[in-house]
This record gives sequence, C-alpha cells and structure tokens, in this order.
Amino acid sequence: MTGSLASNYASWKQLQEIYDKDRAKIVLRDLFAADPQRFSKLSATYNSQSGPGVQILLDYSKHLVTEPILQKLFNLLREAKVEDARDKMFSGEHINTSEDRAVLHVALRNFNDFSIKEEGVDEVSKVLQHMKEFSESVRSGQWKGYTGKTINTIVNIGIGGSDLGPVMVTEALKPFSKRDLNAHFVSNIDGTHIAETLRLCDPERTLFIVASKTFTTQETITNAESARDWFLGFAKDKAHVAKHFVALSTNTSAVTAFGISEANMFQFWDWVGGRYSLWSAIGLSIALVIGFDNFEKLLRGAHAMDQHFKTTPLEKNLPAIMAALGIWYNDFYGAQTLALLPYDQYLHKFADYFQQGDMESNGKFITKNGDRVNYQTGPIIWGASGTNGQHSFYQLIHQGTKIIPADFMAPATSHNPIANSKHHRILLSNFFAQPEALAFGKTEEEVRKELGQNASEALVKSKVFEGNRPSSSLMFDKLDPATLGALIALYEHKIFVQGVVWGINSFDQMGVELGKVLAKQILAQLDKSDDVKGHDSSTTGLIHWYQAHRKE
Ligand SMILES: O=P(O)(O)OC[C@H]1O[C@H](O)[C@@H](O)[C@@H](O)[C@@H]1O
Repeated sequence: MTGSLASNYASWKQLQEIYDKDRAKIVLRDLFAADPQRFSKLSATYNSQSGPGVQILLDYSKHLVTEPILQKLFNLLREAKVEDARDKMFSGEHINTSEDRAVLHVALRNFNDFSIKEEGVDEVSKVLQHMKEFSESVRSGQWKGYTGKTINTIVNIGIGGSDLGPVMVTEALKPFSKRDLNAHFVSNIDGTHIAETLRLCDPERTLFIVASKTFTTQETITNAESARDWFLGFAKDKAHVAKHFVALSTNTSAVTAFGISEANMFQFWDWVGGRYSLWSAIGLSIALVIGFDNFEKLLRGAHAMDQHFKTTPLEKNLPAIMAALGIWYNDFYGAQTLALLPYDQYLHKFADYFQQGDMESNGKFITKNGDRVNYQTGPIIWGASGTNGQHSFYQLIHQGTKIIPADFMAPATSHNPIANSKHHRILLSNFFAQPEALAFGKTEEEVRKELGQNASEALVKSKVFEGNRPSSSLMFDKLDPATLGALIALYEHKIFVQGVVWGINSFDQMGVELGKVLAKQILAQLDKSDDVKGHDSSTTGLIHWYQAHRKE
C-alpha cells in the first residue's frame, strides 16, 4: 500500500525536481533585487469578516520561494484534496478515523453559523451559558466559599490540552484579567507542583477546577485528590466540596464518582480533541480570569478565522499559505524545526502551547491508510519571546549549520506604552531587524569594508552571515481576545492542512498512550526489589538503584 503517500503526487515530484535543480538559485538577495514588488506580491492581509475587527498581516516574502514554486505548493494542496478535507471537517464527518470521531472544535465557536449535524453540537450554547453564569457569579462575589467568603484564587488542575491552552491564553490576555483574582495552573504529577501552589491558597477562598476530558488522567486525578484532601483538612465536611470544586469533562460518571455533583460539571464532547479544547468548557478558567464577554470575543475571533479558512482560495488563505511554506522546508529542505518567536511578552507561552498543538497532531509516521511515510511529517516546534531569544539561541539560527524557518510575530501597539513607547519601539526595531539579518546576512565584502584591511582572515570569516535564512513576519494591531482567537485558529488550521497533505490523522494521539501504560505497570513494582520484572537490564538497574537509595 503506497496509495496514500504524499510523495506520489505529481506536484510533490515536481517540487523535488525544482529543489534538486534550482535551489542554488533561490537567493533572497537576488530575488528581492530582481523584483521591487516582492513584498506586495508575497504578503497577505487578513481582515475578519465577522465579530470584533481583526487584522493580521502575513509577510512571507522572506521565504525561499518563487511564484512558480508557490504555485506548485498550492497544486500539492489541491492534489491532496485539502479543500475537500476541510469541508469534511466543518460538516462533522468522522475524519478522526482511528477513533471514529468528528473533529469539531470549530463548532465550539460557531455561534450557529455553519450548519453542523453531530450529537452534542446543539448543546454548545447551553454549556456556554452555564460558563457565563458561573464565571459571572464567581467574579462578582456572589459565589461564596464554605465560610461565606468570596473566591480570590482559582486553581486549574489539568495536563496537556486541559492545561496548556488556559495557561497560554490567560497569560496572553493578562491586560483583560481581573487582577484581584489569582489564577494558578497545576499540571505536573510531581508533588512539588501542587504543594507549592497550595501554599499560595486560602482554603476558604479557593476554587479548584478539575479539567480532564477523560477524567482518568493519572496526573490530574491524583493532583485533584490531593487538593481535595488538603481542602477537607480545613473544611472537614465533604458537603463543602461543592462550593470549592468544579469539573470540566466529557465523563459524567467519573466526575460524580470523584464527589463533584453534575450541577458543578461543565460538559464537552468526544469530538473536541484535548489540544483543541480551550474553546470548550476547558476554557472556564479563561472565562473566570478575563470575563465571559472577553472569552466570547476570543471565540468570535477564532470563528472569523474559520470563515476565512473555509471560504478563501488557497492562494490567499493564511493557514494554507503557512502550511505550504512549512511543507517546502520540512520535506524538501530537510528542516527539522519551526521556531515561533513572538515579540510580545504576553505571548511567552505561545510556543509551548503549539508544541502540543502541532507535535501531538502531526507527529505521526503512519498514514490514515496504514502506510509508513517515506517523508518527514510534523516539525519540532520551539521558541521563546523576543528579545530574550536573541540573547540565547539566535546565534545558531544566524550562523549555525541548520536551517531553521521561523515565524516572527508582533503587535503594532503595546498594552504597556511605558516611557513614551520607547520600549515598544526598541522591541519592534528588533522584530524588524532579525528577519532582515536572517534573510540578507552580511557578505565577506561587507565585513572587510567594516573591519578595514588589517583584520585577520579568521575574524573576517567569523563575521560573515550567509543569510538566505527564511522567516515569516506576522503583525497585528494589538493583542486582544479576538486577535488571539484568530491567531490560534490560524495555527490550528495550518496544522490541519499539513496533516491532510501528509495523509496522517492529526487528531489522535496513540503515541502518548504507551508511556502511560508502562508507567502504571512499573508503579505496581516499585515497593519491592523482587517485584521488578519484565524489563531490560537498564530499566531494572535504574529501579533497583532508586529502591536502594530512597529515604521515604
Ligand atoms: O483532558 P485529559 O483527558 O485529562 O487529557 C490530557 C492529555 O492527555 C494526554 O496527554 C493526551 O491525550 C492529550 O491530548 C491530553 O490533552
């Protein structure tokens, strides 16, 4: 079986030929010199067609592409039937084939716009209403803890998709937050995480949000049980749990078995993937922190990007353009990674968030048909906010031996225009300078001119920047809820398009399961050295060393 492999497409083969034959000719200095219109040709502006107005500029002119290459990349998307797959997703077809599920995070932010027939979709607005009422009652002080005090701290207990989205979004939208409501996020099973968080909490004024799609995740359930034990150490009476614990889940029976009543449960559905769930009840901590109206703006911003993705021809479709460029580097240039580099401190968790979003979605070597791919699939996602990264890893991006495509992003206006916007102007000058330096570098001739005749050969060589290092630049007005919603949806759909081209299922996560199963087996063997069975000598040796050294 090789029918499902992307490398069989005619356009893939043509792209390979171009790469093999012409890549030495793809030089950004020359391409820009030859065409003064390159920026206007290879940039696109997104204007939201609904919801709060959002504009995003995508400049992709500093990429190692020509117009014919781009055309071939769009041909590839068409050959892979991206538009067809997109329509299937939006109509609720079970495109998550291995789990026989629809993929409908778009339905969570749809506001009854597209017609989608799938069980649960008609309950979305009811859950949103529940989230609205609950978040308003906590924020207004109407909701009281067991001693009649208002809530001043929320603790979201969840991991993976039930943690990273709320963490990233609440950080990104801090300017919209209720500053006197503390928000903490506990994810790691390491007892240090919950212990250090509980030190910051007053049991009379803390609300725990247990966020787990399955409600069986070992880390989350263990952390939630420890939080409940800690709480009952003060409150004593189990009846008080109802005032301090709520659950976000698809699993009603497990939630009630934990002791949280159905009235305090916020439901979602199996067609919401964990890493696509911040739009669902999993976003409750977001609604609590920024208020429901802002949460709704986040959803509306994402929905407007959904409309763009659904209706815009591929050549002007931002997610499709970004997906196409990613494929060019990943599959032809052999790039291993994609760096996400936001020049906005509020986006400092953006790369962490899309590490799961992209890598859990497209880190697959088997196609939906069961073929092993003979090309690269999802990239390694990493990054940090600017300008911090410049003082750490940018050296390698500029002068290292690897090609590292990067997405730079920045707002035109800062939420904190302190010192007369001096900080923001310095920040943005870096945001403009880095992609320029990466693309155009510094030639030997330029270095010699700068250093003068007496400079040693070695010094001259060490200061040469080859350039031709590709990047996108994304700009938006100001980081507000709708803009963030649009940005997240943009990357979600980029991931989707790439998954379709590679022929993989971007919506299961079988790879996460093996580690979980093995850890459970080992947990049962940790007490006695004789119980340690069925492992290789390395694993056995490590467990024995732990057993000989532990002090508790
Ligand atoms: O919300 P849950 O069910 O606790 O899952 C949390 C996480 O578990 C696993 O790591 C994966 O399945 C992730 O996709 C998921 O986000």
